[in-house]
Amino acid sequence: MVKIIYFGIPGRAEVARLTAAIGKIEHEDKRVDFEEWQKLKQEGWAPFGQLPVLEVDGKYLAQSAAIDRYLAQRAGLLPADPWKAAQADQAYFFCEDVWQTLYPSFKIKDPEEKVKARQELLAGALADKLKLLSKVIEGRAGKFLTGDELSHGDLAVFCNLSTLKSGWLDGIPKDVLNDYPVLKDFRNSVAAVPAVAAFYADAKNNDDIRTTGFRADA
Ligand SMILES: N[C@@H](CCC(=O)N[C@@H](CS)C(=O)NCC(=O)O)C(=O)O
Repeated sequence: MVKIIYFGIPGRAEVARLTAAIGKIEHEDKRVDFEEWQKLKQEGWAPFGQLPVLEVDGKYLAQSAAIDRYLAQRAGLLPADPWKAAQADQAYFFCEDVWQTLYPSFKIKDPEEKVKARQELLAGALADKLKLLSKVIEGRAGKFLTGDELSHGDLAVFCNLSTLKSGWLDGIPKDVLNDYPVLKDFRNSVAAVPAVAAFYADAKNNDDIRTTGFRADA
């Protein structure tokens, strides 16, 4: 039994939750609110004082990438071939680069300024990143990034694009992927994987962000 500890949003824990579900890894999806976290943080078990943390047999693992790769290996979603694993990783880590372009906008307090900043990103730095991601996905080895087998890289791209189009980020429209047909089709093909679709059909894995962003487009 492992425990995925994070806040009640998809954020940096969604790949882990999805991976555990797909791999039928017995787990607890422990969601804490920010106030509770302020107290838990003082207990000192989170290796770097942040979430997500994965608890495994009384030990604690931090860093979402480490958690996701560990669970992916247990779930059979980490390609055994080193080159394929590296290809999955390059897409996985590029998702972080995509978010890096957006993070400064989270700190903008004025709602109108925030929307304006994100619209500018959507026409500039974010667009550049999404175009690059499209190109890599267009050149993929098969149905998914490394061939016809699903990997942690596919799940990371899926989760990040789904969050982007969820309407959760003021200034980023729900139809954002219409300008990126390769990303839109790819996201839909991951959403249609039976185990992924089953995960989001389960009421306990649904909330506003997931309902509007993570399912296959109608
Ligand atoms: N590089 C880390 C970043 C972790 C991180 O930024 N966690 C944030 C939430 S996404 C957090 O715990 N914030 C609350 C805090 O720092 O106390 C990872 O990928 O896990």
